[in-house]
Amino acid sequence: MRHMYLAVIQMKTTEDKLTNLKTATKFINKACEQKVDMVILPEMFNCPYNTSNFPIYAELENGDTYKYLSDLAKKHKVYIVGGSIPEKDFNGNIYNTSYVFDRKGKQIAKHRKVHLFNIQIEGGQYFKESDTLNAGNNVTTFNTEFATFGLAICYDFRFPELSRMMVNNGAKAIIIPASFNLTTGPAHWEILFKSRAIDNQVYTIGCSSSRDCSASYISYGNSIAVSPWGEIINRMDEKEGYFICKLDFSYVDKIRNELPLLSHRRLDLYNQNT
Ligand SMILES: NC(=O)CC(=O)C(=O)O
Repeated sequence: MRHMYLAVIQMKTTEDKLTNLKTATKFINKACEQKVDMVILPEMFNCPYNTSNFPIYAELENGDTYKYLSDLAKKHKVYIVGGSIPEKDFNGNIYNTSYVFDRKGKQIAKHRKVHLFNIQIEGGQYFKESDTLNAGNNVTTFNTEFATFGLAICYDFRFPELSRMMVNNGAKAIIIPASFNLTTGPAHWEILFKSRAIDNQVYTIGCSSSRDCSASYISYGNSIAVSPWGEIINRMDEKEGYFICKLDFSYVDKIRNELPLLSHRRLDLYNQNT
């Protein structure tokens, strides 16, 4: 099997949804000129990351942003992991939702952020997603011709149980559309991507929005890809742009064979305490 190429797009999000869709399109078109297999967008890429915006920007499934991404996937014959957007259901509940489209533009996965980001750090970041969002309830994986992928959103990645469940379901790479901030980013971002990669012997890929110091929530940026051995294979700074990373799934198999962590687990012990 040949290697897989992923474009990770670290774009700026503005208050104008159409501008955001145009920015995403510009980067997707550019990345697809380089023959990538998959394109990944950041968390809340069509709406500034702010709880009061979520109800205003929310769309039903099959809404404008959904159709836009599906059409782009079909046009370029590429997988698109559509970062996330505020999604509303028919009962008026709002979710932080990521849709995945295949090369024909068909939806093959949907993840609603499971862990809502409610934090209050003294002298640092405050955020309360539960003011306007509801939590999802599913562990999300999807298949491609290359491998099975796990998908979760930002704060979800702090919960190792969720990544482990994806790996138990076959994931060899985990994709995280995200938007860490200037308090938690420098402290935890890189180490989380390395830890989850090493613990699970998977590729971990974090796609952040770029940093906008005039926004109410300032994103850390630093989109990243880490190998199943814990090596950083790509990393950005805070500015807008993208990188293309190469995934070799035989490397995941090699590492899992040589250091068979997953089969050395003592599930008989752990289950007694969880
Ligand atoms: N924005 C998030 O969901 C999470 C985050 O910024 C963090 O965990 O830190």
